Amino acid sequence: MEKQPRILVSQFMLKNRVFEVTLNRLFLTWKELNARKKRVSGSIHNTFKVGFCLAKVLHRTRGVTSGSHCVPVSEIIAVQETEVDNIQTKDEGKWQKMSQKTVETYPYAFTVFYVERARQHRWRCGNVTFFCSDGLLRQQWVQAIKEQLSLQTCRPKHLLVYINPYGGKQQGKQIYEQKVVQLFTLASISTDVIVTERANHARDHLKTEADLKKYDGIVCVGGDGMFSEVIHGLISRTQTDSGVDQNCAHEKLVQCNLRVGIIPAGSTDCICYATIGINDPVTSALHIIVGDSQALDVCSVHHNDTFLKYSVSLLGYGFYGDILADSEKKRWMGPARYDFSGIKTFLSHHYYEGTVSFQPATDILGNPRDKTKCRSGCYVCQHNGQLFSEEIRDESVEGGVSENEDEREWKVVKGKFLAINAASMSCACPRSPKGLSPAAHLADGTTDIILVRKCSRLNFLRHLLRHTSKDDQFDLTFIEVHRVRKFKFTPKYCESEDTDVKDVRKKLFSQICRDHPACSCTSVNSNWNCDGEILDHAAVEVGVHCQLIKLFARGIEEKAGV
Ligand SMILES: Nc1ncnc2c1ncn2[C@@H]1O[C@H](COP(=O)(O)OP(=O)(O)OP(=O)(O)O)[C@@H](O)[C@H]1O
Ligand SMILES: CCCCCCCCCCCCC/C=C/[C@@H](O)[C@H](CO)NC(=O)CCCCC
Ligand SMILES: [Ca+2]
Repeated sequence: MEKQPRILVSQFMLKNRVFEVTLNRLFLTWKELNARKKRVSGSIHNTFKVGFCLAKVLHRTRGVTSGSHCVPVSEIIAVQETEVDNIQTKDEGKWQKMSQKTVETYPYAFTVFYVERARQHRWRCGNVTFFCSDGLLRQQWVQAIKEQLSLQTCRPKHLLVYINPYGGKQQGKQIYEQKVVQLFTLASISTDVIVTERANHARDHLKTEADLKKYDGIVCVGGDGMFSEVIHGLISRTQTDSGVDQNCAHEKLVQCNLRVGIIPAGSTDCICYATIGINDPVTSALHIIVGDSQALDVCSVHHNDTFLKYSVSLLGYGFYGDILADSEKKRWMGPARYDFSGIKTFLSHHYYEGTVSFQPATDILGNPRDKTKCRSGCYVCQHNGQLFSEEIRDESVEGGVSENEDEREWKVVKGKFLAINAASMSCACPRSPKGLSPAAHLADGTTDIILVRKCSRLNFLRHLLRHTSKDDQFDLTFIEVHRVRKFKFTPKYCESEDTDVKDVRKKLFSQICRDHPACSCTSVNSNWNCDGEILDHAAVEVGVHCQLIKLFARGIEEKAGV
């Protein structure tokens, strides 16, 4: 194959006007030429420097200026030769057929598909078709763009896809087939698709069966519960393959190499929302195609040195645990079950007694009350991630737990709580676009513990309502928030060995009625809501594993686009 020049500059017809089109290593740009210059010709420059400066100028103006467009090569999805006969082009919102004369004069065309930013962090697949009179010129351009795409080595070529047909509104299969398949095909991504047949099908398949060497990533079509299944399978598999015992709470876990993409089709879709900015299947598919990568913290949850679960979003005891326990019985209601159980749980106003112990993360950047938000390329995550990996290196030199970690002070908070929430990320979702902990970070190695002490219904409502407005939900006397790397919770009414929450319930029934005389209370302990799954134990020990997994995402982009 002939080697392509480092910069291509040619003139092409587009919407019956002449454009100068430039391709270099970083950008594809097209700019309308003055009416005076309307003569379509092809020219090849070898001066990379000139092209780079042009791209920089255009990039500053991002995307579109009047008659001028710029697309980063990293956001080109595909290029195809296009049949000119019968082609229609869109000009100022109207579809227009190419005139016979234009078709005869410019019979060669190619179409470039690229990422277009729409409102509220949505991405769409835009396209532009260039026409010319020279077949060789078209061939050269298509080849050059394909070559540039082949240099985008972070892009996945072969994916393993799991679809939960029963998540959210039970639309997983349709969403994948109608909105994602054609984009993957366009981007030449091949897939092996598994539609799950039971809960934990995807987890078990990943844990023991899947030939992971074949794939560049995993995609799950579903909600937070489905994502949780997939990462459980992937993390367990990685630890088993590396000889790491997940039951040991203090063991350092091995990072997972395969990235996971989420095509949202669930009820809350909080992980997708908090890592991309929107729960939109097309946007997620495009982030997968361009090969984005976003590291994510993972909490491990243990009970008496037995591994229970991993969590990446919310670990919630009390309010969110009770909502989940109630809503599981109403799965048939779809996403509305959370509203129903939410109101019911709010009205029941249960509090739970226990002790929370934690080591505040003091040596890191950021705190849960600051106004910085975790955004694409977050400096706090980079800095704290670096700090964390340096500490791990120190530990391995000394052989075991570092002195620093042992010396860190444990704080103990005892009391009656309406809710104990640990948010390892903001937990932003359509219900609360700023989330449970708006300043939490995706990959800083910490989780934010939010303690909601017993208070009046009215005060609790004030706290909840602030999740949906600009007001600070932590600025209330009964709320405490701490950024931590580890914490423990011990319920007042302790579970003994081999005793689960239901037995404790029975044993302490008389106590319950004394504590909550006005309600039909049935439980002295709550349940932990672990990313939408109920845990079997109330007493837990939690540790954050900094950047344990990676997603096909880039964090929320600063500007929402046009
Ligand atoms: N084929 C299946 N049949 C029944 N349950 C399944 C199947 N596949 C997966 N599941 C389970 O369905 C549960 C819910 O799935 P999912 O997370 O996709 O939807 P959701 O709960 O409605 O959304 P969210 O988690 O965002 O609130 C998961 O815990 C998963 O283990
Ligand atoms: C009176 C108005 C009050 C409005 C209050 C809004 C506060 C909403 C905060 C929402 C926080 C969601 C945290 C995410 C949890 C997910 O890991 C989990 C699995 O999908 N979802 C739920 O547990 C489902 C949790 C459902 C909560 C309603
Ligand atoms: Ca975090």
